[in-house]
Amino acid sequence: MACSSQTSAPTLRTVTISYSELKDKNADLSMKIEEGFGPTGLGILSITDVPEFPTLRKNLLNLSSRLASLPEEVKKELEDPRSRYNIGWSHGKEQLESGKPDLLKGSFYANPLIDVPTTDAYLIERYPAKCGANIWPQAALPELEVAFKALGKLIVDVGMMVAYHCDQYVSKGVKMHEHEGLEHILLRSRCHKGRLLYYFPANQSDHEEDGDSMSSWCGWHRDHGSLTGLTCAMFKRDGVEISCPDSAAGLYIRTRTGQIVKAIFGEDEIAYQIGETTEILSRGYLCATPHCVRAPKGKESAGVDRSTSAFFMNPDWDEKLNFPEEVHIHKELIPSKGTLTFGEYSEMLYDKYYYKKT
Ligand SMILES: O=C(O)CCC(=O)C(=O)O
Ligand SMILES: [Fe+2]
Repeated sequence: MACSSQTSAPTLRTVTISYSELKDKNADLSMKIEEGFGPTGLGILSITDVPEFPTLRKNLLNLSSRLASLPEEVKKELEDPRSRYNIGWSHGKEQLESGKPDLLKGSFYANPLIDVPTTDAYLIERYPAKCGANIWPQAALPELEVAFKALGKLIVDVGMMVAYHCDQYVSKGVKMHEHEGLEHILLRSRCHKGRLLYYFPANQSDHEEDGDSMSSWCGWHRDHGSLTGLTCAMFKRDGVEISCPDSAAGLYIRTRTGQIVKAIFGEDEIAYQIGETTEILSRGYLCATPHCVRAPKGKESAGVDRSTSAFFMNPDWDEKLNFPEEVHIHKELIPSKGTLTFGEYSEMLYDKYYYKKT
């Protein structure tokens, strides 16, 4: 079946920018930035022709199933409850929209640039997810650290270039000090976070239970940081890469006007998505959109797994966020006068939307 009849959502290609255009600081990319990230955009755009990216992507995504199939006691050693499982291995610790534990995917989180962001015990206690040290499977899967850091560094470096052009676009409408721009905020941050995702092969009974849900693999959410670098997912059956048997499966996005679309981008492209913090700080010039992942359905899809990775670029925990007078999201958390650090702000968000500290 070519185009799916199971969903009425249209499929849209992301806006693309080539790496050579992106590298050029004199290029005026505001039209494309606006088309992708502006108020009527999908909150996502993708960068083509990034040297080395296709190999580094494959190197990392190929390790996700190997990590997920390590013995339980080995994975347990990679867990970090103190960070609410935001460092190391996480499986069944987050909740699905139904309130049930999310057993559909396993995630591995690490800071791709800094293994030990700080040794200050007070800070680690205060912001465990941001300040805690990385945990690598050094004995069980030593390749993971190498592949994760190599891809993460590239995605963050290219993300800085995207951020530069975002600032050029926003500065046309809003007066902002240079040091308050997205690029500078990200350059001085010590808390970027990568996530390698492995979606376990769904079996037939899961499909039936999921019914027609669009968010059957990953629930609706907006990324809360600044800018997320996302790889195109890789599908496998019995360890062999295949193209996804269900064209309705994949990443869905809800636009500002409430339209739901399936977003696609090429496997050799790095996609970037705007997070909520950027939406707030840019006064809405750059927009974060809710997104979710739909699992493949049907007989053909039994035994098919999905691997991907997301690199969340965030402000530093110490970054004082200069919120505008008028904000339309998370109003109740943001003081009308004065500032919050990103660390304080995100702990409040975790408490509100995710799981309470125990
Ligand atoms: O699996 C995906 O393609 C998206 C994952 C995602 O949106 C996230 O981790 O924030
Ligand atoms: Fe996301």
